[in-house]
Order: sequence, then structure tokens, then C-alpha cells
Amino acid sequence: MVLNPVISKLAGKLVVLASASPRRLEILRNAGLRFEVVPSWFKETLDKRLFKAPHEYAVETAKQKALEVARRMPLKHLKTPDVVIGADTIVTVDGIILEKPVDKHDAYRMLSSLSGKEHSVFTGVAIVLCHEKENEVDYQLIDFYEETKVKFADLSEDMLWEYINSGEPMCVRKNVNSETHRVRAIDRSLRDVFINVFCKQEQITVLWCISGLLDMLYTSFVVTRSLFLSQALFTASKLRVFDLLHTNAELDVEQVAQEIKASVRGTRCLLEACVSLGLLKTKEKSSRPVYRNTDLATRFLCSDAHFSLHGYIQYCNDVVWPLFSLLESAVLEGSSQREKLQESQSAAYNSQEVRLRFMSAMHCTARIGATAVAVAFDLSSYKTACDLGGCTGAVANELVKAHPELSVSVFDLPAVVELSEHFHPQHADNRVSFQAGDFFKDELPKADLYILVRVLHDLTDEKLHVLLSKVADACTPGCGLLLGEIFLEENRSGPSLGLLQALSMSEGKQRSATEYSQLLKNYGFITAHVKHTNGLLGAMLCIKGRLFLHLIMATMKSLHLQ
Ligand SMILES: C[S@@+](CC[C@H](N)C(=O)[O-])C[C@H]1O[C@@H](n2cnc3c(N)ncnc32)[C@H](O)[C@@H]1O
Repeated sequence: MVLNPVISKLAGKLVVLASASPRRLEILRNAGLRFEVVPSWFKETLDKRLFKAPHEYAVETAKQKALEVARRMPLKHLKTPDVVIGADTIVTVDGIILEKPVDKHDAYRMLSSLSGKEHSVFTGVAIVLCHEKENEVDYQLIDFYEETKVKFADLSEDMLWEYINSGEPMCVRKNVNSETHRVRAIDRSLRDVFINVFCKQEQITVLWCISGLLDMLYTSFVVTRSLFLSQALFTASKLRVFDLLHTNAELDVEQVAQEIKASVRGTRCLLEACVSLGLLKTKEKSSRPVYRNTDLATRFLCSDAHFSLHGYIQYCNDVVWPLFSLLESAVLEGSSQREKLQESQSAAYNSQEVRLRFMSAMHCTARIGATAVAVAFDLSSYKTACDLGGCTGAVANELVKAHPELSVSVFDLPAVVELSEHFHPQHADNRVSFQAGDFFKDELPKADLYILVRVLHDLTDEKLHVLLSKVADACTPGCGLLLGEIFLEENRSGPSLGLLQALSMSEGKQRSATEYSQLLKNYGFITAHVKHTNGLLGAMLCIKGRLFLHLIMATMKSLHLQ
């Protein structure tokens, strides 16, 4: 067996196959490998036109599938795999990738085009090695592909239709079923809905996988319940139920009610709802039920947990939820409702506590979304970077981890920098520093790479102009600009996270990658590379140039680096 020499090295390691394909499963089993199967949720939506050769598309899809599972498992399955294997197979004829047939006629058109001809079947394989240290996971990627040339005999009409009527060519149907099954599995475990709402962009995946009216009705039912779920979660989190049960495991209803200063009846309802959501566990003690946190609550809901979402949940409860309750007025008036809320709560809006809560929300979500931006491109030609509006330094921390030569200065308002030490990790080196200032008024720190993550979408056109003019002035030709934003699809049909977020935005607007590219071009930045990630944020690397020749050379150099 080819794998014999390495099988013993894999003993005790968690090897995961990111595919539900029975054939891949069989191949690995026959090779003597012990593994778990966790099918990837990555949607095969990469733009095929962006790949020079078809196998590059298959390899990239395999990579994204494996990475999606590697990133999801620590959050959802509460365990980090050692090795994740992803694969993707495509069929090409004359260099063109064949899509899955949409119906029988499409299947007939495709299969008859293969009749009597040679075509290629490419399988891209990606192996992700996960290394966990200090609660963070590093990913190392190995990939390759195989090409199999297949020559079809002349296929008779009867043979073609027999095959088509067997349903096998329409593997889309199989996918729909498995997706539907997944949506139902999500409902069975509302814990998963929690993960979907708060941990990643997978809420959108839930919406993506709607197929047909039945699933739509079903999903709206799940989504409606997730509204109730989020309110239960907000309340339990605000009343610090999870912190209380972290320090005092196994309290009964009366004890919890007394500690959180709430009614016994209301507390009982809340605790029982949390048990049903998989956030608390209960057991009988002296014939009374007592409560304790589940692993999920300990990991994500206690305020001092490394992956705590406490700050983000509080922010959603106190700021985002009230904004959404004014949504009807926002739509009727066409303006942000933020000012109205600020008027009624002006004291609270200016308090340090509120600022800290906002920073904590940014910090939690940056930890989830920033890695994809930090690792999107080779930045080895840059030595100094300035993260404009870098808040707690969460993005900067990810950048220095991914790029050992880079030092990052975080530039943010004085009130934010003052509070940033609440979030500083204990760094061995000092490659992340903080500088207070106003990016609309003050001189920007010198750097050869400027970073703008989740900043531009929230600015009016006038403010955008001021900020981008200043960045352009600070950049010498060859300087880079790294952008991290949700990129809308070109026809603005998604992702829904971006479009829903726009409903509560104060001044700016969400854009597609092309729109960002056009905008930055007006300030002398040429887009060198765009990465549509499967996480919260897309990434774009632009190069500043003045002379035409320099622009071309910088762009080519950067393209070559990818
Ligand atoms: C939405 S947050 C994004 C934070 C961070 N880039 C991230 O993605 O986690 C916007 C940041 O821009 C900062 N900011 C807003 N106006 C600013 C200004 N005039 N000068 C400097 N920073 C500013 C805010 O304080 C906040 O930290």
C-alpha cells in the first residue's frame, strides 16, 4: 500500500475528509487511512474566468473546501483537526470547464458533445495541516492535481437517454438534497443556528442553500426562531448568566435569580430556553434542577474567554438591535436612524463603557474575519504598514503573525488608542505599535503599505475623498494599499450579510470589488489582486503609481507575487 510508511505517523492524529463523496471515502479507506468525514460547506462559486488553466480552478476550490472545514471545526465541533483533505473534480472539453447540467436537456447537450471525443477529468487535491498554538491555529497548505484523459465511444441516443433518465448526471439534485438535509440538521440543533448567527458568515450559507419553496418556508421558520434565539442569548449574556455559572457551576433557579437580581419565574424560563439551545446543561441535585455552562458557552459566551463573543453580542443588543427596530422609519425616510438613537441616549453614547463595547465587538469579529485578509497576499516586499482605523490592533496582530518581516503601526482616534491596551495580546516582539490621530485631519504615519479594513464602507463620499486623498499623498509610487471589506456581488444580489448590514449603516455604502477598484483608481491606485474569501471580508491589494510605466511594472510584479 502506497500510504503504509506514513500511516503510522498519522496514528492519533485527527484526519478529516472535507467531502461526502462516497468514491473519495472509498479511496481513502482502501488506502488504510483512519479519518472522519466533515463535508465542506464551501460553495463552488469561484469565477472560472479568473483561472489561467482549468486545473488551477479545481485546486483552488479544493483548497477553499479544506480550509472552510479546518476553520469551522474548532468553532462548531470544538476540536481542531490535524489534517484536512479537500478535493474537487472538474471535466473539461477543449479547455472549457463543463458545468453541472441543470436539467435533462442540458445533460443531453453536454453528453452528446463528449460522444466519440477525448476529454480531461482534473482532480485538484488540497491538504491542510493545522498547527494549534496558544489558542490560535496556523494552516499550512499542500496541493496538487491529477489529470485523467477519457475517450468516449460513440454514444447511441438510447444509451445517452438511459443514462440521463437514471438521474446520475444531475448530481445537482443530490447536492440539493444534502443541503436540505443540512438545513434540517441545523434546526435539530439550535446550537448550530447560534454558530450561524454569530460565528461566521454561515448564516448566509443557510440562506444560500435554500432550494425550492419548501426549503424557503422551512428556512424562514428557522430564521424566525433565530430572532427569538438571539433575544434569549442577548438577555442571558447581558445578565451575565454565563459568567455567573462559570465561577459558580451548578446553581439552581433561585440562586441564579438572586445573583442576577431577576424574578424567579423569568429566570426559570430563561435558563430552560438556554438549555434547549444547548448553551446550558441541567441535572437534578437534591431533587432540584441545577444549571451549568456547556462547552460552547464556556468557549464563546463567558466574557473572559479567548474566543469570547460577549462584546459583540452586547453591541448587537444595545446598538444594532435598536437600529433594526427603527428600520421601517429608516426605509421610509431614507436616512440613518443612528442620530435619533444618539439623541435619546447621548450620555450613554459618549461613555467610555460604550466605546469599550464597540471596540470589543470589533475585536471579536476582527479575530474571525481578519485572518483571511492578513493571509490573502504575499506582502513580503513591504516592511512597514499603517493600519488606518486599526482599532484594537486585532488586524495588525494577524498581519504580523502572517508576515514575519512586517511591522504595523495602528492609527486610530486618541480615545480608541487610549483604551486599546485592554485588548493587547502579550506579544513577544513589538512589531505592533499604536499611534493616536485623526485620519481626516492629521498627518498619516509614514509606511510602505496602508491598510483600511472595514473603514471605507461607512464613510460619505466627501469623507472618502478626504481620506483617500490623504492616503494617496502619503504614498510614494510602489506603496501598497490593502483593503478589507465585504465585497458585494457585481449584480448586488448578495452576500446578504453585506446588504443587511447596509440597512443599519450611518453614512456610507457597500460596494462590489469592481466599484472599490474604480474608486481607488481615481486616487492613483491600481488593483493588483482581489481575493473573494469565504469568510466575512474580501481583500484587495492595490499599488500606487504615478508614471504609467511604473504602474504597469508594479502591477506585474505584484501579480507575479501571487
Ligand atoms: C468599523 S471600525 C474598524 C476597525 C478595524 N479596522 C477592524 O476591522 O477591526 C472603524 C475604525 O475606524 C476608526 N476611526 C473612525 N474615524 C476615525 C478617524 N477620523 N481617524 C482615525 N480613526 C478613525 C474607529 O475608531 C474604528 O476603530
